[in-house]
Parts: sequence; structure tokens; C-alpha cells
Amino acid sequence: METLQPSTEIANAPTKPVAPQIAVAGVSGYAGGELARLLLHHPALSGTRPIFLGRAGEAEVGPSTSLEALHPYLTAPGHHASTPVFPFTWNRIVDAGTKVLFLATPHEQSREWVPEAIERGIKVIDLSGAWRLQETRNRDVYRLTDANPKLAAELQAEAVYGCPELHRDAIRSARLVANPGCYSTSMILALAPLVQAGLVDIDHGIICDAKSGVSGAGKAATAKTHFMYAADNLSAYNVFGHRHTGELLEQLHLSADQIQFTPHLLPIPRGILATNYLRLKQSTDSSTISAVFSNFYRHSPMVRLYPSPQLPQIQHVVRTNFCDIGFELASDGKRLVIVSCLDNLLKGASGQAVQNLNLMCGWNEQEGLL
Ligand SMILES: NC(=O)C1=CN([C@@H]2O[C@H](COP(=O)(O)OP(=O)(O)OC[C@H]3O[C@@H](n4cnc5c(N)ncnc54)[C@H](OP(=O)(O)O)[C@@H]3O)[C@@H](O)[C@H]2O)C=CC1
Ligand SMILES: CC(=O)N[C@@H](CCC(=O)OP(=O)(O)O)C(=O)O
Repeated sequence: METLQPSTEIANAPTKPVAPQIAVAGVSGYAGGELARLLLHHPALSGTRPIFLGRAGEAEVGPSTSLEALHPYLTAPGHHASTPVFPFTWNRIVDAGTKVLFLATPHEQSREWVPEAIERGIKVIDLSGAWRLQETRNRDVYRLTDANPKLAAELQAEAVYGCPELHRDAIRSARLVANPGCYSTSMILALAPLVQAGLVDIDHGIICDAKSGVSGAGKAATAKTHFMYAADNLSAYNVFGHRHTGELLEQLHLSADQIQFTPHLLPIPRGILATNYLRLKQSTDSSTISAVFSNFYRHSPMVRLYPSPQLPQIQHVVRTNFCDIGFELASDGKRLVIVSCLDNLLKGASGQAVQNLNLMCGWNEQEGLL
């Protein structure tokens, strides 16, 4: 009897790369919930379910809760309480064969856990601010402490700032990706093309006036974020001291007297709009500005450029991973206003983190994000 042979076509078909085991810590938070949603629907991860972790706990204990209990919007029909969330233990993470760990945890916790993960051969995408800043004077705002300062300094030096539009190649091979801040992402993407092209009159100063929805502050209500303060209100805060200023200085190669960032709290759940004011060195026309932006972002699927004078709005980016950018140039050809918008929980946090995972895994940058 003739035996069945696989066709040459099938035998020679490229094997699908095996997706790495992923773990997510801090899944009970706003960013962690969005991360879980993106990873559970990610096409390249369909055969590999991430493990979801809460705070540190005992090695032997079972699930502390379920993803569906924490985030009811993640419940699939008929699957109440079906995705376990375990206390964070290194044993569980290692035993699961974790290759990539997302930390959607407070800065101090991320600072502690990153060296412990890297020492175990696990790559990290950290959503906190703990590893974003190379210069001590910029990082001091976080008041971080290190159990092993020498190792921390080495890891800090190798940490890659996880802005794919600026550092795509370095992210692909990184062991530690420091995912950018939400405000920082909106302002850096608006400013980097013209600053790098040397068109901006830096000494005249750049002003970044950015406004964020309340979810940017995390899930715990504070005096400044509870409903009675935030609703029907608009307020400026941290005028000269916001911790994202250091990211602007380092990523745009500016000094503190060349840029002023003032954050504002908007009475909406999510979304950031940054209005960036600057002066150009020479009188320029709109088509030149457009060409600089288009060229800079020609390989960046997550940045949408608007034709001037059309300007982006928060409602068009919420629940997407896009950063939308538009500008208007004054009739003198020198005074320029650039407006950028993004969703702080997606392009400003979890979506950008998945973009970085895609690069680290060699997948399309926009996989699972459109
Ligand atoms: N919200 C945003 O727009 C953005 C946030 N980020 C960063 O992402 C990270 C998460 O932010 P977000 O989701 O908003 O914050 P949330 O406050 O909503 O969530 C924080 C998460 O961390 C957990 N957690 C708190 N303390 C500890 C601890 N000591 N050890 C372990 N886990 C702990 C919380 O668990 P529990 O439920 O038990 O309290 C929760 O899961 C932060 O570093 C934040 O700075 C970055 C960019 C934007
Ligand atoms: C509205 C609001 O409060 N936003 C936060 C920034 C959120 C963010 O990007 O977080 P990390 O830099 O902490 O990771 C703030 O201003 O502190």
C-alpha cells in the first residue's frame, strides 16, 4: 500500500517561530489591564498564554484572583474567573519558562525586580520610570535605591529607552527596555524630527504644554485625582519639576534652560494632548516641515501625520496605539506650533510596550496593535 508522504511544499514550509513565554507583573493596575488585553489578543501569541502576576507572595500558593475579577471588560463570554492571577514569585516565573517579563509596577518595585530578572536570563520591558534616565541628576527625582549599585549601574548603562521611533535597532537586541513616560512620548515624537534636523532655534526655548486624562495617575485616587477635584476642572501641576522633563532633555539632547514642560490634569479618563511651541532658525514653509516629518517617520507605522493646518484631537487616538501629529506655521515662517496626541495607556504605556516586544521578537512592529 502506498504510504502517505508529506508534500514537498509542506515539508519545506518555514516553521513558525515559537513565541516566548511572557509574564506580566502589576496586572491589576490600569496599564497592566491594557497589557493583558493586548497580549491575550496578540496573533503571534495565540499558542502561548502569558502568566499574570500580582504583588509578591508565597511560592506555594495558588491564584490570588482572576484577570476577569480584576478587569471585567476582559471577560470572554462564559469565562468568568478563568484566567488566574498568581502572587509574584521568581519560582513561578522561572518554572513557567518565562523569557520576557513586563513590569507594570511602581518605579521602586521595578528598580528592585529588573536586576533579579536579568540575572535569571529573563528580558524585561519595564513600564515604570525606574530605568529611563541615564543621568543621575535626572534620575534623582525618583529617589531610587539599589541593593547592588554596581550591577544597577551596569544595567542602567545598557537599558534601552523604549521609543521605537528613535531606537528601533537597539530595542531589537535589548535585554532591558525602559518604556517611555506617557507625556514624554507625546512631546518627544512631536519634537525629535525638527530638533534632530537642526531646524529649531533651541536658544529661543521650546515650550511644551501637555494635558493628560486622569488614568495617567494610576488607579489609586489621590487628593488631586479624585472626582471632586478632577471633574469639571483643568489644573497645572509640577511646573518646574515633572519627572518626564529628564526624558526630554536626554532624548532631545537639550539642557534644562532650553525646554519648559508643564503638565495639566484634564477631566477625562484617558488621552494626552501636547501643544509644543517653538521657533525655527530660518523662515521655512509648511511643505519643508511636512517633508521632515514624513521622512523621519517613513518606517513608523504608529505615527500618523496630519496635513497642515489639520490638528489632531484626543478623541481620534483614544483606545489606539497611534501618536497623531499636526502643526501650524505662522505667516513669518518661523513660529511653529506642533500638536501631538496619544492614549496614555496605549502609545503612552502598554501599546508601546507591545510594540517593543514585537521588535524584540522580530515580528512586525504593529502586530496586535491595529
Ligand atoms: N497610567 C499611565 O498612563 C502610565 C503608567 N506608567 C507606569 O506604569 C506603571 C503602572 O502604572 P498604572 O497601571 O497606571 O498604575 P496602577 O496604580 O493603576 O497599578 C499599579 C500596579 O502595581 C501594583 N503594585 C503596587 N505596589 C506594588 C508593589 N509594592 N509590588 C508589586 N506590585 C505593586 C499594583 O497592585 P495592587 O493592585 O495590588 O495595588 C498594580 O497592579 C507605573 O510604573 C507607571 O508609572 C507609564 C506610562 C503611563
Ligand atoms: C495624569 C498623571 O498624573 N500622569 C502621570 C504621568 C504618567 C506616566 O507616564 O507615568 P510614569 O512616568 O510614572 O511611568 C504624572 O504626571 O505623574
